[in-house]
Amino acid sequence: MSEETARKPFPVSWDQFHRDARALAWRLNGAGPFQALVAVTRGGLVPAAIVAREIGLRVIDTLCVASYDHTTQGEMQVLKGLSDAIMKVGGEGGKGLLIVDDLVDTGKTARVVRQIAPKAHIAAVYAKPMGKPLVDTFITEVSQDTWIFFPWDTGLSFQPPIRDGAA
Ligand SMILES: O=P(O)(O)OC[C@H]1O[C@H](OP(=O)(O)OP(=O)(O)O)[C@H](O)[C@@H]1O
Ligand SMILES: Nc1nc2[nH]cnc2c(=O)[nH]1
Ligand SMILES: [Mg+2]
Repeated sequence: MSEETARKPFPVSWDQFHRDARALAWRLNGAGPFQALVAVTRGGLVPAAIVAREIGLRVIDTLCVASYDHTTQGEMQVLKGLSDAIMKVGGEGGKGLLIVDDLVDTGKTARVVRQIAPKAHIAAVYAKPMGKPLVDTFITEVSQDTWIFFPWDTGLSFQPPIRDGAA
């Protein structure tokens, strides 16, 4: 689902995102043990920092993938895989790894992540129905036709009054 075809905008503030990422950390705290954390860049970097702080993980790597050019999904590219060092820490199939992303939409990214580390625990803060079965843990489900606007992609702007046709 791209921003153009998604009918429902779902803007998330920094406060809300911090609360939701903390809720994810609460849930993950009992799901380990995890030896290391992996952030799926770039969106996963922000929740990964919050989760790492909350559950006390200090060994952190990135899995760098790109598929959306702003809002249109294209070919999936793995720009950087997991390091040998993190795979050693994570064990066979990455079973000691906690992999964090901001959201799962179609599940295309999570599927690639799963191929790289089949036994890892994959977590996302937000999930849409198509992607939900591909993650082990998530916090908030939104409908497939929702587009989530993250605080790092948005800014404060004037809102026209409702009676003048504001959405
Ligand atoms: O379930 P999917 O349909 O694969 O979509 C989810 C992915 O899309 C976004 O990343 P994006 O590829 O836009 O890159 P970014 O994290 O660098 O913004 C988001 O951060 C997820 O990683
Ligand atoms: N910001 C943002 N990126 C996405 N990538 C895939 N789905 C989404 C979404 O709903 N919001
Ligand atoms: Mg991403």
